[in-house]
Amino acid sequence: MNTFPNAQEGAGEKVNHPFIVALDFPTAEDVKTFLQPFQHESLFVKVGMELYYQEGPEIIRYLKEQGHRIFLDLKLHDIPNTVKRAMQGLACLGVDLVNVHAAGGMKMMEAALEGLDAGTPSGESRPYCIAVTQLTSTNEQMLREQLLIERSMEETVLHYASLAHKSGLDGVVCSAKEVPLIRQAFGESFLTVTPGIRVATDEKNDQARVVTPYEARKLGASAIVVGRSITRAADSYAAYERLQREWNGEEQK
Ligand SMILES: O=c1ccn([C@@H]2O[C@H](COP(=O)(O)O)[C@@H](O)[C@H]2O)c(=O)[nH]1
Repeated sequence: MNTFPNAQEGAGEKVNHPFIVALDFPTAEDVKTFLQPFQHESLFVKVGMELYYQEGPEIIRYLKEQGHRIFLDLKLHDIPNTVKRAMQGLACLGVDLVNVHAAGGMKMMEAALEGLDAGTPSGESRPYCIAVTQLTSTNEQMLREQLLIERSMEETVLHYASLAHKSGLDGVVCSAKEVPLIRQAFGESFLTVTPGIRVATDEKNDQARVVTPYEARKLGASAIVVGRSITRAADSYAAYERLQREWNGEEQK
C-alpha cells in the first residue's frame, strides 16, 4: 500500500493516508468556528485561494500553531521565473504540500522546484510539490469542446502526470478514477491526491469526476480532499468521522 510523504511508521491510517479537509472559507473567524469541534484532532487541512487571498500567511501560521498539517492549494500557473520566485516565497511558510498546474509545462514545474529548494530554510525539508492534471470539475465534453483536447480524459491526465514525473515533482492532483493508470505508469511513491470526493447522497455541485472515499481507497489514492461534504454538513464533525471511516475501509458506502 502506498504511503504519503512524512508517513510515520506505526502512526496509522490518519497520517499515512491523509484525509485532507478543504478549508474553503472566506475568513479566519469562519475557520476557527469550523475547527471548534476538532480541537483535539490533528488534521491535514487544505488552504485554497478563497482563504489565502483574504487572510494571507497569518492563517498558515495559525493552523501550524494548532498542530495541523497543511496543503497550500494555490495551483500556480505562470511563466517559469514568476513561479520560481513565488515558490521561493511560499517555501518559508513551512507547509507540507504545494501545487502547480501541469499545463504550465515542464520548465515551469522545474522552476517551481528550484524556487522551493532556494526558499526552504536550511535544515528543513522542502514542501512536497504536485501538479494538477485536469481539474475534477472538467468532463470529457469540456476537454474536447472548450480546451480543444482530442484525447480521452485518461490519456490526457496520464500525459500531464508524465510531464510532472519527468520534471521531478512528487505527484499529481487527479480524480481517483485515474489513479490505477498513474500508479501503473509511475509506481507507488508518486503521489495521487484526489479531490472530487462525494458519497452517494451528496450533491455533486460543480464536480464532474466524483468518487466515494471507499472507492478512492480501493483505487489506490494516496490522499483524498474533502470540502463541502464536511464543511456544509449540518454536523461537520459527524460527517468527517463517517467519511474518514469509509476512507479507512471500516465502512462501505
Ligand atoms: O482538480 C481539483 C483541484 C482542486 N480541487 C479543490 O478541492 C476542493 C474540493 O472541494 P469540494 O467541496 O469537496 O468539492 C476545493 O477546495 C477545490 O478547490 C478540486 O476540487 N479539484
